[in-house]
Amino acid sequence: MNWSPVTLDDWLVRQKNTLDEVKGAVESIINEVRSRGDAALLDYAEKFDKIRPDAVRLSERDWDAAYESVSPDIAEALSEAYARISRFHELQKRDDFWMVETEPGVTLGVKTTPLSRIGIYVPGGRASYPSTALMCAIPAKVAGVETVVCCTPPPVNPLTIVACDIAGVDEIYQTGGAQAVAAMAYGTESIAPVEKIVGPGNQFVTAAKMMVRDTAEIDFPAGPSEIAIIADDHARSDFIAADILAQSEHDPLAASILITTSEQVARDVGKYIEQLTADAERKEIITQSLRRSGYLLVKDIDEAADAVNRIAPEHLAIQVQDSLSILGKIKNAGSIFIGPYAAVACGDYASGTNHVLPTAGNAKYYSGLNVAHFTKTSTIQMIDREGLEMIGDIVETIADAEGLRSHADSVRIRRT
Ligand SMILES: NC(=O)c1ccc[n+]([C@@H]2O[C@H](COP(=O)([O-])OP(=O)(O)OC[C@H]3O[C@@H](n4cnc5c(N)ncnc54)[C@H](O)[C@@H]3O)[C@@H](O)[C@H]2O)c1
Ligand SMILES: N[C@H](CO)Cc1c[nH]c[nH+]1
Ligand SMILES: [Zn+2]
Repeated sequence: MNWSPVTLDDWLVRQKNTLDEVKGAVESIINEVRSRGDAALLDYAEKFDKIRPDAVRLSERDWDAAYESVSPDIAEALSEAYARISRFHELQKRDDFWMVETEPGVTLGVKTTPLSRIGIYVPGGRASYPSTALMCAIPAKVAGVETVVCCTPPPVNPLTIVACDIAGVDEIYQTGGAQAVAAMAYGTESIAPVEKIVGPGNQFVTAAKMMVRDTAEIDFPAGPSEIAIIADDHARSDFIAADILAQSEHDPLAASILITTSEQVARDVGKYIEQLTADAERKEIITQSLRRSGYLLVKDIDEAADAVNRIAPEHLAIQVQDSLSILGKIKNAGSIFIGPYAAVACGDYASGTNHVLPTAGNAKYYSGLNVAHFTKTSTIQMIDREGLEMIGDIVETIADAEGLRSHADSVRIRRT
């Protein structure tokens, strides 16, 4: 077992998850999909997923058959999660149209319009992710997106199909990895291109998303999972260890860091990690991820908050005596879990917040998936003759100063 102290600089290097080593391979996958379309998708399914589907698109029969093989309990749990995720995302909705008179004769506003066709990537390599289908499709549908298409590697887990159905996904394609991202961006015989691609995935998926941005917008890099925990000596070491194992089991490249003022907690967490790992189902993946993980001893909570802000973790769990007081100091974190009972798995599945979150330090610049990712806005202005008088001199003066006489004249002509 590997549970040892780390320096912040070392951990930041581990977290970086450089995509450089897969870029070459991903570039050639993208080119193949662009030139050979569906045939390339089927070849890659055979090569990477060890199965060659009959068709790229799932048929209606496949959708119906999925319900037959899914236990009612699990379908019910997905529906319960759907209700909670929908409720939280409905709260994010803003008026799709507003206007206000900012000065006499000048009325300004904003019109919000949903994107029309978006693609969601639902991972399916080392585990299957029906929950991710909910997390991606629900905010899209709440925003008003007309068509949501899902790509996920074959063989498609029936649960993922049921989750897609519950969340209102319109089309499902059995293709994964970089090839799925390329197909959604550039289109193939079966898959019409989308405007934007969202959803998490491994390094191949993440690298591909970064490379197709000239054609399709993306949400943000959402790669291998991460957790940072801030703990003082009031923390529950067993709960912390359990959260670390939970995120570690996603991927050998997942990474965890405990930032604590208490040497005792650091040691206890190590002991619990060892115990829990012994019984874990995904021991091999967890062990590899733990090699990228460790703890950082800090002198006080301010130093802990500074470290978190440098890391910008995907998930931040806070277990200190006065958890809320530290919240104001946190600037960079994808999703924040406060108090010992806020297991990160609750946000992964069912509290209602979104689990598609920026990784590898990208929480410095990006927000986790939300309704606004699926809309765009247009500003509106209505200016009458009186309004033109209010701002005409300013426009003419600045336009003349910029040497753009025709701009100034376009206002002068209206005022004479
Ligand atoms: N940040 C987030 O919001 C978030 C949420 C959920 C999951 N995740 C992460 O998503 C990831 C899921 O990864 P996964 O691997 O289980 O599923 P995945 O669907 O992302 O990747 C599987 C695909 O990777 C491709 N692939 C595998 N090996 C390849 C190779 N050698 N060359 C080219 N392509 C190859 C294959 O096409 C395969 O279908 C994990 O890292 C997990 O931590 C992140
Ligand atoms: N922890 C993941 C985000 O890093 C989300 C997830 C899906 N299923 C389980 N967990
Ligand atoms: Zn998880």
